[in-house]
Amino acid sequence: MDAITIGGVTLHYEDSGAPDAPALVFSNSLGTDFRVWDPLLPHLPAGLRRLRYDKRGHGLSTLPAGPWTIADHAADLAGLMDARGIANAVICGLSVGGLIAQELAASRPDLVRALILCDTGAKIGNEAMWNERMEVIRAGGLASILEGNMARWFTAAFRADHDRLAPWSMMLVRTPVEGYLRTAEAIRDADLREQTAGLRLPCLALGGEDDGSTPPDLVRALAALIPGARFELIAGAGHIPCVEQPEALGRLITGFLAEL
Ligand SMILES: O=C(O)CC1=CCC(=O)O1
Repeated sequence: MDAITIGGVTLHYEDSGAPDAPALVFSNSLGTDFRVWDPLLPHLPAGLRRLRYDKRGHGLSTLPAGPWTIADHAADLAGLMDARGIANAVICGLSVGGLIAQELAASRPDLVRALILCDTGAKIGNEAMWNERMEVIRAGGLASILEGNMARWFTAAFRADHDRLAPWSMMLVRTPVEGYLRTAEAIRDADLREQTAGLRLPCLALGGEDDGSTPPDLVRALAALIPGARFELIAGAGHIPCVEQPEALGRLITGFLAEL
């Protein structure tokens, strides 16, 4: 179990594979920690260096004082990559992890060779929706959004299997409430559309066909901002295809990496 403190934030991470191998860096979604990528790992090509981490306020990372911005989250990732000696990497970002990846590509282009933007947008949701969700959580904790969130994260078929769903439900409700809320505020206040339209790098944008959080059209619109970006729809997945369709996601990532 590894951790590093950068700018007062202690980040829990896992860095595996040969130090000189091409690096794939993962940034995960709101209310999840880096175990969300576990089901995907067996479906990735061999010979990669893989960096996963728990963003601030999530998993085993610490909770610095708020407020936070997406730029703060991206600076955490930049600091972690610098400390691990990783540059020119492919960044795979899921949902808010996709916002962090876009921000990192704009602020530290030396760190980012290509982007895989999974179930995300250049702007996610709107002010009223995030304020309402935060009010509900302040009143009732994360358990109060559990059912609605699971319905956006996973298809009905996946949710019907209690034992398959349970670990991901537990991951959400055990997220530190303030870590969730401060990251939700950062998402609410982020509009990366203009900045992302200036990116010039290879990009694969992926959307789950039943994603209730960042629907396929939002991901298509994101792909349209970046010249040459390709959009692919993942069948039988909601917001978290790395859990629900890891094999299909792994195939798409493997194909994209082979083209670079
Ligand atoms: O919580 C959700 O609905 C999904 C989500 C939005 C941003 C993120 O990272 O996850």
